[in-house]
Amino acid sequence: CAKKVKLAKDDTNDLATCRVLLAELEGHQDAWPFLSPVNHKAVPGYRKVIKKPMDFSTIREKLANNRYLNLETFIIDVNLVFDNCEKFNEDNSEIGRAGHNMRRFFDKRWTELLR
Ligand SMILES: Cn1cc(C(=O)NCCCNC(=O)c2ccc(F)cc2)ccc1=O
Repeated sequence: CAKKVKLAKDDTNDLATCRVLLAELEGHQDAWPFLSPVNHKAVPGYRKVIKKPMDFSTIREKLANNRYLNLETFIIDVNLVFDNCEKFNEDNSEIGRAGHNMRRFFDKRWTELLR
């Protein structure tokens, strides 16, 4: 077939990689604050402060409906979960610490998978 542009990234396995990473995030012991959308009726101020809510179940839904162009757009949504968490929660709180732990775990895993 025609010679591929050398600079094009090979995104053939991106979907499988996203599924593996998401399953590992969901299985982490500190995932509980992020498994479903924050209930803004139960969490005062959340809707006002967090402009783009995101959680693992929404990411799973988007993945199932082929809403991610590639690994990069998936990673952007995962990082949105952790950035929202840092914005809304004290570092020294149960949910704040869970967010830092999950971000550290995610950064380690996707660099391992991509290296
Ligand atoms: C990310 N974030 C979450 C909350 C929050 O209050 N989230 C409710 C967690 C309640 N969910 C559970 O306790 C749970 C869920 C699944 C499971 F398997 C076991 C326990 C508040 C601010 C914020 O920024």
